[in-house]
Amino acid sequence: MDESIEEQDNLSQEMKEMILSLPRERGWRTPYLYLFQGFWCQPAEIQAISTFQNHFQAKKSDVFVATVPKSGTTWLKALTFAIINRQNHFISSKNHPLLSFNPHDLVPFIEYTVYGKHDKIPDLSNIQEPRLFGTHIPFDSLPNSIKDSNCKIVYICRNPFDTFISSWCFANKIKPPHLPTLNLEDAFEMYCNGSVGFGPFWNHMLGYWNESKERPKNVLFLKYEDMKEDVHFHLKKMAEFFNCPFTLEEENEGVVENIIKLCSFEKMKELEINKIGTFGRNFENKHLFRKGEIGDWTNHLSPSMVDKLSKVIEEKLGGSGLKFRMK
Ligand SMILES: Nc1ncnc2c1ncn2[C@@H]1O[C@H](COP(=O)(O)OS(=O)(=O)O)[C@@H](OP(=O)(O)O)[C@H]1O
Repeated sequence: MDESIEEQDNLSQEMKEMILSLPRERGWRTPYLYLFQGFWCQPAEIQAISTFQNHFQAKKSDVFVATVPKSGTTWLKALTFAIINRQNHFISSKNHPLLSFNPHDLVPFIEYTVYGKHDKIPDLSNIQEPRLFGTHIPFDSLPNSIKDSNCKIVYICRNPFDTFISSWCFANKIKPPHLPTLNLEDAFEMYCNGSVGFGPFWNHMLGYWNESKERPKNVLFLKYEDMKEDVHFHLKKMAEFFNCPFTLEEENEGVVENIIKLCSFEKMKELEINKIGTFGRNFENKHLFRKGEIGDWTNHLSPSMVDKLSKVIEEKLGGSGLKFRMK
C-alpha cells in the first residue's frame, strides 16, 4: 500500500483508487511512480493530466513547449517566450519578464501549474493569444483537441546519457528529506528499464519524432546538443516555425544575438530570481541550472554502464533515424 497517496489531500478519492490499481515502481523523488497510459508518472501528475485531457480546448494559435524532463525545458521555454513576445517585450528592455521571472512561470506547465489544483478547472479562454504552455506529457496522451488543431508544438530532447545524469542529480537535490538518497546504480537501472518520470524516454522521443515527420508545420523536433552547437540557426528556425521570422532589420539590430544572450545558461543562472526564487513549493530555481554542458556523463558512468545504455539506445531507437551527439 502506498500510504503517501492516502495522505495526499490534493487527490480525489476516486483518483486515489484509480492510481492504486496501476502498476508501480520505486520513484525518483516520490515514493512511487505509476504506469499511466503507458508512461511513468507521479500521482498528482496523473490527476492533472486527466483533467487536462477531459477539459482542455486548444486554439489554433496555441504554442506548446513539450520536453523530456531535464533535456533543456527551461532554456527552450525562455527562447520561445522571447521570440514570440518580442514585439511587446523588447529584448534589450531592462524590464524584460525573463529578467524577473523564471521561464517556468512565463510558460506554465500543464501538469503542475495550469491543471495542478484538483478542485479547480481553470478558465483559459481569456488568456492573451498566443497562449504558451509547457508539458512533459508524451505525444500520444495529449488531448485530441491539440492533435486536431493547427497549434504548434516545439519539442526538445537530449542525449540519454546527459539526461540521465541531470535527472539523477536533480532528483537527489529536490527530493523530500524523508526519502532515501537515490544511488547512481539504482537510478541507472530504473532509467534503462524505462521507469523514470514520463518515460520510457525512447517512447517519449519517438512519439514526437514520428509526429514531426508527419506534420513538420505543427511539430518542431529539436535536440539540446544541436541547439548548443548552433543556437543562432535554431533560433531562426524556431521563429520561422512560429510564423514570426526575424526580419533583416531585426537581424541587423542584433535581436537574435540579444535573445541568445538573454536566455544563455550563464545569464539566467546569475539572475536573482533564479538564485533565490522557488518553483511553487516544489523546489528552488537554482537547481534548474547545474552545468549546462554536453558530456558530463563521462564524469559519472562506468564503462559497463555506458555499454548497457548504448545497447538500450540502439535497441529502442536504432531504426528510427534519431541520433545524438554524446560529447
Ligand atoms: N539556459 C540554458 N542553456 C543551456 N542549458 C540549460 C539552460 N538552463 C538550464 N540548462 C540545463 O538544462 C538542464 C535542466 O533541464 P530542464 O530545464 O529540462 O529541467 S526541467 O525538466 O525543467 O526540470 C540542466 O542540465 P545539467 O546541467 O546537465 O543538469 C541545466 O543546467
